[in-house]
Amino acid sequence: MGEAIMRLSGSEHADLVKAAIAGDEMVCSQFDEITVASWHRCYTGYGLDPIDAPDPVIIPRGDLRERQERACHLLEIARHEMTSLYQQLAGSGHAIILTDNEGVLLNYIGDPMFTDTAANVCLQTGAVWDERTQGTNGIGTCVMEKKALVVHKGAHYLERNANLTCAAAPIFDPHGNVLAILDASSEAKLAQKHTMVLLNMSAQMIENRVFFCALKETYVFRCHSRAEFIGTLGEGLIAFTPEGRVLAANRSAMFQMGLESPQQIVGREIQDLFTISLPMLLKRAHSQSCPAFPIIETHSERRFFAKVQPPETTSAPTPAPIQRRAASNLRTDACPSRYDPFDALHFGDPRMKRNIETIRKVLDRDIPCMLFGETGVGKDVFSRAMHQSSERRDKPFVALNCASLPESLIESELFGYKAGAFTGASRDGNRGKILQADGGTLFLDEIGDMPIHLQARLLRVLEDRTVVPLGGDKPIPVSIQLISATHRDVRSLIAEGKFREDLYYRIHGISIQIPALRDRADRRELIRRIAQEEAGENVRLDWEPAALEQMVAYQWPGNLRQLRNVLRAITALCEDHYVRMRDLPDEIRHPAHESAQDDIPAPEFNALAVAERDALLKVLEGAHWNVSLVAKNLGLSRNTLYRRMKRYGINPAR
Ligand SMILES: Nc1ncnc2c1ncn2[C@@H]1O[C@H](COP(=O)(O)OP(=O)(O)OP(=O)(O)O)[C@@H](O)[C@H]1O
Repeated sequence: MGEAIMRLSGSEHADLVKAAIAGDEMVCSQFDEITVASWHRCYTGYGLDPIDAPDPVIIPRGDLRERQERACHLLEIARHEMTSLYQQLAGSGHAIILTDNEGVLLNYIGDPMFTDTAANVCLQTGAVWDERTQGTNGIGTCVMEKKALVVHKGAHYLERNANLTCAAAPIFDPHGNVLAILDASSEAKLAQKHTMVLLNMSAQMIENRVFFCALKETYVFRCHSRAEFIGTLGEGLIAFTPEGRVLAANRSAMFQMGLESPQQIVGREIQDLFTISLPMLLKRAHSQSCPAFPIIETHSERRFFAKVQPPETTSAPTPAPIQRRAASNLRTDACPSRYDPFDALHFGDPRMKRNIETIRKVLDRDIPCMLFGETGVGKDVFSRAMHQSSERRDKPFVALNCASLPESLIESELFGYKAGAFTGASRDGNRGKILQADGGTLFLDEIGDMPIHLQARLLRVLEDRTVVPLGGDKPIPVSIQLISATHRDVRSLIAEGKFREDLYYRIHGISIQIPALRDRADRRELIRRIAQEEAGENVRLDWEPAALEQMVAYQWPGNLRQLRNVLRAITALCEDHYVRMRDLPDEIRHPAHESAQDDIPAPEFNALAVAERDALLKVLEGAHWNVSLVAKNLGLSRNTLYRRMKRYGINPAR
């Protein structure tokens, strides 16, 4: 909005405003249309005087508390984003503000540098910053315009606000209504160009999280024209019922589909919007690995990639595994009959096979399970397969990633809270993940990141089989199958005093080490199967042998997650459904290899090295990873064997 305008004296400012309102072209050309339109509203609509305006308004405490309680979920979600935005702008004299849709400040995180100015202009929780009270300003004008904007310096209608710069972005609810405004304000002289970009991203992040929270009991169709953008900020989200009726859509979905409002598709059948049947969508939603699949939007005939997320806590209809099928015999039927959820997890790798045999023996015996493995090996996918194979399959599977939530939120998310337990708590309270999982499975991912003071509470829940929500006094009985996962070395965390030893023993009744992809004997088959899945059901994908070998020999530091992403790109790029060497990304065609002999096999030895590595893995497997025994059988010293294992990137099993 209006370029840096000199700070004017009170009467000069008033003259400028009045001239713009009178239609003075010279003056109007200094400001954009939004500013001039807002000035008109302030002058003629609200009868505000730019100089002699009424005092700022602060609502009574009780009223503020009520508004905060009404917006408690939003405040919880936004707190994390506001803090991280504040950190990104740290030291730049900004305040990050969240208001409701009437411009009332609900939360404020301010740089101490800005405190005096903020106090002078009454930027504080409970203050009303709508246009009627404060004239043209970031928050109030954003409420009116429903779009992101900056009100800088003299573009403020009231002279008392003309030393501020305010960037504001609306946060929409899933039905397209303005729910809140996120604002970053500072003294005008400290304005920064990139504030708006960061602010917009944070607003969208909050909006998407609000969407998922509000619609977690429905199916969510996630789409983007580029597969790798699914799961990012720009993904389109469309919520629909099990019958296929569209309930809501986010801003990106509307943008990508060229819609003005979600109402244009609400109530319609999702299968009318895209070329896919409802049974196929539901099947995709419950498929174990849920890769993005290509799909055409009916109206524009544009191609998108999509994933479907099933309801979070309701029990799922029988999901479909990765189809075990010959590529030449592709099935397109929608509802497979009975299946084994573990089937999709391996294609003959002995460690995975043994893992699954072990798990089958302990399923439904109330034994907590701990999954270890590098990032992306499929711990989450494994835990879901465990749930689907257990007697608890018709009850909820509830996951919580302890690393993705700020410490302050983990407690209320996990243990829940009673109504009014703390300022900002919802009126209805929150059951918390443990109680949501009652009768089913609770998956605690990245448990190594759980704050130590909460570890004691979790231990008590596991020992007593009851939960006491925050602010509650009565223990509530609960029955959960606990699965925890981490890629961290919990023993080191214990040694550093970051993880309780007693909890560790309590949660790892049985431990499963999911092998890294580079250690798996079935990676050739995995590559083929996942590639076929990514290519779609109606094509037959083939490989140039050298290209497949190169993929097999690669070290895959990001494991199955990386493999799937790479295959998604390759299958989209290759011609005639034939993957050639030239289609592989550079890092796979020319993997960086260090010179030391202890490093991974050099590419020129790939085939041989891979064969030797596989043979070594097989022997180690056969000896249940007893390194001394294997060394003896091979006539090697233990040290030589360890060196060779290191050279081939084989980690000793736990
Ligand atoms: N058995 C499998 N078959 C096909 N793809 C799989 C399989 N297991 C995992 N994947 C793919 O790898 C991705 C990562 O899996 P998952 O989230 O389960 O890994 P993780 O070990 O839990 O990762 P992190 O430690 O980072 O949370 C999945 O989204 C899926 O695309």
